Amino acid sequence: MDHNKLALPVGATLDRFIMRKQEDFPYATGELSQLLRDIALAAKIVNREINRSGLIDIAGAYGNRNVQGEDQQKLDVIANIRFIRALRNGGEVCTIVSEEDDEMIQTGNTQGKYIVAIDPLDGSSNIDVNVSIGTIFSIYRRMSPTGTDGTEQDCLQPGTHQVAAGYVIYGSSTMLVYTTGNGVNGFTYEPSLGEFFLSHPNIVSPKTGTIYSINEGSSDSFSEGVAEFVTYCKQNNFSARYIGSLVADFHRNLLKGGIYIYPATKKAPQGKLRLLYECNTLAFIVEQAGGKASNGRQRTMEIEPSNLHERCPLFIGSTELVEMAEAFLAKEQASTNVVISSH
Ligand SMILES: O=P(O)(O)OC[C@H]1O[C@](O)(COP(=O)(O)O)[C@@H](O)[C@@H]1O
Ligand SMILES: [Mg+2]
Ligand SMILES: [Mg+2]
Repeated sequence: MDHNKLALPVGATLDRFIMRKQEDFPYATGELSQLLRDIALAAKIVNREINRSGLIDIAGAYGNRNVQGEDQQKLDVIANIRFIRALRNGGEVCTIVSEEDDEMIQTGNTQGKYIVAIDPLDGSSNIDVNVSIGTIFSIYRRMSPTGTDGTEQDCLQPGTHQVAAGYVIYGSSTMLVYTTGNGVNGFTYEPSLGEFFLSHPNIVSPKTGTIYSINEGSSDSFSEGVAEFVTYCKQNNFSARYIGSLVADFHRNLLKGGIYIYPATKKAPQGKLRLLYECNTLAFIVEQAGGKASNGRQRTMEIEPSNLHERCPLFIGSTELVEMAEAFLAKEQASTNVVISSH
């Protein structure tokens, strides 16, 4: 192994990093590298829109509801258009699944080998109040032959089939964090140079932590196990941190240690977050950083998707905390089984 080729210094550009990583795969053809560049380009454009969103009339609702029944914000639509255009023009992607579109989007690139599942703008409720928001994306290799449009089966692959996953966080600084199954790296955007620079090489998430992130506004409808875990956190002086943008809550906990939970609630029996372009994506990243992700019982990435916009509960973050939360849920399940069997 040529050790000089190993680690790139902090400050290396994203482009050089992608090229360097591609050399690790002798049979790599450069298409995935190009796709990552296409996503980075769209992120730069969306970042510009977000940074000046208070100045120009892109605040507020767009006037449509998406397939989730949510009021689309103008920036949801703008980000969706920008990413779809970059993926279509890049030529590597045959089919896109987007939070903002009911159906699969066929790009017309029938020779494209990749499928992208994307949440173009995450944290929509925080758009107009200058709080960190993000973009979340997963990349899969198609299973169907090239020369045709991608199929629903191509889009409904389990998270374990991801070839890459990442997010952009538009916060006090803009960062791109991603994995191709070889560790997790973070890049910070330098707007005056228009470049992403390696700032967080080989992110490793602490095995435990004292931060818990859950919307306690829904605590009345938490299950017994979730409620007991939250009580445990409070009794052990954990800090409650909830921004309301999944990407931002996840990113903080990834770096500092902690757990983010969006459980099943009476209002959202399957939770709120989407398996294909929120849960699976962050699950791949957290596992590559040494953390864990489940729906409280099953490893998120092993869940077989059955529809494009399916939701699932999410317990994600430091391994010891996720396992502790799972233990509380298992205890709840056991006591439920006792009650059932005694009747
Ligand atoms: O307001 P709630 O119910 O706590 O939900 C907040 C969660 O919903 C989301 O906004 C859902 O994502 P979108 O904004 O992409 O629809 C997450 O970012 C966030 O963690
Ligand atoms: Mg989202
Ligand atoms: Mg969204």
